[in-house]
Amino acid sequence: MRPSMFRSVKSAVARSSSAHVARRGYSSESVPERKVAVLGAAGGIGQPLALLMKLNPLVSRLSLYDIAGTPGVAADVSHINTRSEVAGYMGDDQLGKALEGSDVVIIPAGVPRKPGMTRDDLFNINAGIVKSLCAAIAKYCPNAIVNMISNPVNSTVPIAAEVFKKAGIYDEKRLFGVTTLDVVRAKTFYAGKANLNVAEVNVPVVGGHAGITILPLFSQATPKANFSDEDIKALTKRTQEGGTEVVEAKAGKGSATLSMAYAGAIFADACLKGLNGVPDVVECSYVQSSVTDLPFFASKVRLGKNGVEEILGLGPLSDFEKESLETLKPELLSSIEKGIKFANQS
Ligand SMILES: NC(=O)C1=CN([C@@H]2O[C@H](COP(=O)(O)OP(=O)(O)OC[C@H]3O[C@@H](n4cnc5c(N)ncnc54)[C@H](O)[C@@H]3O)[C@@H](O)[C@H]2O)C=CC1
Ligand SMILES: O=C([O-])CC(=O)C(=O)O
Repeated sequence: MRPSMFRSVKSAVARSSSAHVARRGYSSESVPERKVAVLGAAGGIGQPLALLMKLNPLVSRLSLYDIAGTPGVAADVSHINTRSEVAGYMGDDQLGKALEGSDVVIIPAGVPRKPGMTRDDLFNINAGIVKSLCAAIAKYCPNAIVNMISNPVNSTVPIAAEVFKKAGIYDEKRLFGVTTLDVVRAKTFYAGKANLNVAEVNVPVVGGHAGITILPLFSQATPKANFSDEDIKALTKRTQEGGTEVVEAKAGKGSATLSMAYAGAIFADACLKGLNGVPDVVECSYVQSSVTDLPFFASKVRLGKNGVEEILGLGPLSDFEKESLETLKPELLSSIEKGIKFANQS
């Protein structure tokens, strides 16, 4: 667990009955009330993510929604002696209640890959799920910050944007594709290869969230390591194929769930900190962007009280990264266009 997150968790447990939490970035005044909803909360990602959000002292209400299985998950998680009150909601007619008043909505609803599939192969099922969940968000919590986990993220984020536009509530500052797992992997693989303390490692990852659209910027990684071009290429490929590595290891039982829950919890925590006015909260995320000529692109984003406060530029790229950026653009654009088309035709 990231050290600062671990401190948060320990402090939540220690002060379980109190909403007064003294943490870095806050004085000892009370932490604001924040409702977080998880849609798909009974799934492989949803359950550990519900656990991690229950451990987060910034959450006062945790709303767990799924089409099945949420009463059990909610009852289980609700016994943990931390700040938030937990409620479980199941089925379409409880979706409104699950969403009402949410500050952050995290969406890991949808089917995962099996070996041999690409993330785009999930489009046919997940696009419809995301579309209907986003229509409900527009209706019941139009001001919420949305963290999209459901794949293919390269398309589901543009779908969400179109649904929100149609409903007249689109605010590009509040819609995020969660690409934190790519950063988590890039840090782990880089630190492992360079024999560095992983807690001190930072690696920005830009582009999108599928195969070659995932572009880790190892030339900007800190601390610096002395890698050959071949090493960098191998690290890049491993990061791009990290999801497939897990899908193959799980051999038909789904894709990354535990590492994704960890990554999702880090990103949601960053959104909550931003909402609460903590300064200098920066994470990579896939957002509406003008950093390149593509309408959506992942890069470093500064989070604030309204969601995106600033989208940071790419910084200096190596020749390999420049080339990889040009190579990924057509695939990413086509996934974006596929999402936009789907949202507008059905
Ligand atoms: N952004 C990222 O980095 C990652 C994304 N993913 C994606 O996350 C998604 C979920 O993965 P898992 O949790 O492993 O799948 P899972 O199948 O274990 O869980 C999905 C859950 O969504 C629920 N669900 C289905 N339709 C729903 C609806 N209309 N409303 C609410 N809930 C609904 C299911 O009942 C199930 O509990 C997949 O699309 C997967 O590809 C997975 C790993 C990383
Ligand atoms: O690979 C998958 O299908 C799930 C995913 O997005 C990841 O693990 O990065």
